[in-house]
Amino acid sequence: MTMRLLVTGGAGYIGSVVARRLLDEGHRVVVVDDLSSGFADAVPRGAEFVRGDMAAAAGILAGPDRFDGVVHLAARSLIDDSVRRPERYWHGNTQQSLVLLDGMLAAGVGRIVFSSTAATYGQPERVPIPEDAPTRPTNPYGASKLAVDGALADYARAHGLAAVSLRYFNVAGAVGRHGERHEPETHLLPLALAAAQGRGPELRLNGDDYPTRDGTCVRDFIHVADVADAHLAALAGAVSGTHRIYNLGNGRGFTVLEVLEAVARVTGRRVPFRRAERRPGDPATLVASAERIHAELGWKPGRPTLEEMIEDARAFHARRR
Ligand SMILES: NC(=O)c1ccc[n+]([C@@H]2O[C@H](COP(=O)([O-])OP(=O)(O)OC[C@H]3O[C@@H](n4cnc5c(N)ncnc54)[C@H](O)[C@@H]3O)[C@@H](O)[C@H]2O)c1
Ligand SMILES: O=c1ccn([C@@H]2O[C@H](COP(=O)(O)OP(=O)(O)O[C@H]3O[C@H](CO)[C@H](O)[C@H](O)[C@H]3O)[C@@H](O)[C@H]2O)c(=O)[nH]1
Repeated sequence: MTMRLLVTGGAGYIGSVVARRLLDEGHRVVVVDDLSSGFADAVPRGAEFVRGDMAAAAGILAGPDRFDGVVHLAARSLIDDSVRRPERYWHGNTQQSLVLLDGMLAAGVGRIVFSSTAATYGQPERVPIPEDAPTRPTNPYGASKLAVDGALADYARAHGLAAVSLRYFNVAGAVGRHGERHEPETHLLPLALAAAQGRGPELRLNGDDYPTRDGTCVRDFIHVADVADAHLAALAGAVSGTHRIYNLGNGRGFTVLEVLEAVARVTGRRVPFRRAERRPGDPATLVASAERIHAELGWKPGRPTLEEMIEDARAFHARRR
């Protein structure tokens, strides 16, 4: 079934890949993005683009075109910044999401897929992390997202929304001309790639005294194309009156040093790095159990290797130069 969908944050990294995938499936897509961290030229061809925030999005939903659903990726997501300026996250993520939800209710739009995050769990008691694990975020970013998950559960129950929160773990890789362009970049993989290729400074290794196999943090990386597939499954599988939470990961963790080795294997160049202090708020190990989305929606990752994610990110940067 062809749907008309509103995609918030579709000028950003993951949103542009998701919007591209939705268009390729034949859906009609309107992207709303305020360009606070995205780029107008990242919006996929074929999507209508409106520059604005969630009030603008609510205005579009109230307009003459009827929408079948919303894919809500717009957010601020810098963890350090969230500790320094929590108000930007409580307003920018939580309050803005409430404005969008109220716009959906007013317009009678009953389906939403929301970008939640592994950061809602905080330091896990055990890994892999299932969706019913305790949620104790270690930073305001995670807290601001967890609050939206809570609102979705309440709105779904009270107003019959079909709502899904996808809790991405560490998203990586690229699809064609859509890839990671954060400014400033804070994520490990693009920084490691830039360091290996001499495009960026040597990597700062954030702590080597964690209780892990080599002392560096362990993360679960998921290809952005697999994240896009999960959005299709979530849109199709969302049930009215229900809020479901699904983790998106590969269920396998890599240490930061193992990531640097993989980057060296793919690029043929070692990643220059220096050992430094821990980064505040970093949990030692985050690995997903993605059993639930597999069991309920049939999703499983199709591109599980770190090498493929690194290769696709490398190709994305090569075509931009
Ligand atoms: N990158 C990851 O590994 C990761 C992991 C877990 C969750 N997430 C979540 O996925 C989503 C997308 O992340 P990304 O890495 O693509 O980030 P991004 O910064 O590239 O994209 C976010 C987009 O949202 C827009 N935006 C932000 N606030 C807005 C607002 N109030 N109104 C309109 N537009 C707004 C930005 O301009 C940007 O284009 C975010 O919700 C993020 O929290 C990302
Ligand atoms: O220059 C760097 C960058 C990162 N790291 C380390 O690499 C690991 C991964 O860090 P990222 O910043 O790439 O990603 P995070 O694990 O912090 O990801 C978190 O932030 C993301 C938002 O950007 C998502 O929300 C995700 O779910 C959440 O866990 C961490 O141990 C980090 O300290 C370094 O050592 N040096």
